[in-house]
Amino acid sequence: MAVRRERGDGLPDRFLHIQYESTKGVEVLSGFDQMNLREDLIRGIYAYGFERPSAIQQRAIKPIVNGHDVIAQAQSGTGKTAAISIAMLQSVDMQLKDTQALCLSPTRELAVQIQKVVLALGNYLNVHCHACIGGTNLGEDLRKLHFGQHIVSGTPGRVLDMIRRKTLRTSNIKMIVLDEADEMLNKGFKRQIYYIHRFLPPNTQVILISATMPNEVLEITNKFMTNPIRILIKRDELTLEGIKHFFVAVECEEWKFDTLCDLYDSLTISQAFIFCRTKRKVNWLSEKMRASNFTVSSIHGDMPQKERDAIMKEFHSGQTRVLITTDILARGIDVQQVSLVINYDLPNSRELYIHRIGRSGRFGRNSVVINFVKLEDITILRDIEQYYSTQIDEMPMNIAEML
Ligand SMILES: Nc1ncnc2c1ncn2[C@@H]1O[C@H](COP(=O)(O)OP(=O)(O)OP(=O)(O)O)[C@@H](O)[C@H]1O
Repeated sequence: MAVRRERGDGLPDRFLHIQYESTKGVEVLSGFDQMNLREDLIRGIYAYGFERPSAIQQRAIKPIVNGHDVIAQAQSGTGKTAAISIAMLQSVDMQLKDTQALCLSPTRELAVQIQKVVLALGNYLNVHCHACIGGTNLGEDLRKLHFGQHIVSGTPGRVLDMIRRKTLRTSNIKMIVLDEADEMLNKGFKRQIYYIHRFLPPNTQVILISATMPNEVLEITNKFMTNPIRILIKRDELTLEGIKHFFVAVECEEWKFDTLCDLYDSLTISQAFIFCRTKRKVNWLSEKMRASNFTVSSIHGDMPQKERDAIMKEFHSGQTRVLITTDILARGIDVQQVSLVINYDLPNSRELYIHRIGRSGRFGRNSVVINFVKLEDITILRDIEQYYSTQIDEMPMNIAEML
């Protein structure tokens, strides 16, 4: 199938202006029952509360199940994780107790979340799905993998380790999914991903998914994908209508804290993420908030995994309402009740802005994003606004009414 590829204005940096569009002929199936899925899988999907497939599910599940390489992009929180979970569950042979689908994610929290979705949707299929992530007991991985897991959801380092030890057998893997693919193919993970890919059988199907697919990533996909089907959206359609963006101008860094304290009364009515740029800042801010008698929790990558698990559990259950974090939680994490995101510091890329704000407004819910902007950062905000053709206004006085 041909991919329509419109070139931009022919400037020397023309690659930046390439507009990718979806592969022609991608079917749109408006019901799960039109997808030829296993009966017990459909049962699991309905039991989980899904009635109709979302736009990305309508388009992406079928080509994946049919064995195509697929690059799938859709707005944050519109059901990409669920789409790949359903496709993996449909594609594995439950009689064969060996790993057949491998899903890789950039963070441990995300890998665990995907495992949980797979197990929930596959509730009636007797599926074995293991989360193979760093920071956990090796013995547990060895035992679980030795027993046999149809699907493995993991982070690259631990997965590679398990493959090298031959504990994670790759001979029956037929599908590799890179969730948050643009991050996975970024500097930090790229080498590990290529290593893992080399251990997989030839012709292993490759699936890339993310809300953001920068052109640099699309350009390298031909190295390891065969005639991929592309389901892509234009960047001016990437921001969600239900999310309202605002900014608060602060003259200097010190003002941010007072602004946050002023906002805190409105914060407590919902669940919220507060994003800072560094782990140190997360520690500093949470200590300062606590010293001022505000209840907050915090998480970053230097904390022991057990503590990270406990904090996530509390946040998921609604026990804690405000979570201060680095970009470790910027991608993929799904907490439906989050209706507010505060960028205490602006993110350091346009892509991260989309992912951070997407922690709220899950599956069409309304939410608010507030950006704290120092005067020298205003151009960064304007750039984001322009790039995504969206509007970021100054925060109104009646913000509490919007939450
Ligand atoms: N068809 C559906 N019907 C109802 N709810 C759905 C459906 N598909 C997904 N959801 C719910 O919507 C929320 C977001 O889904 P999911 O996490 O799959 O989105 P995503 O696109 O992967 O998000 P992100 O871009 O943040 O990774 C989840 O709580 C999920 O259970």
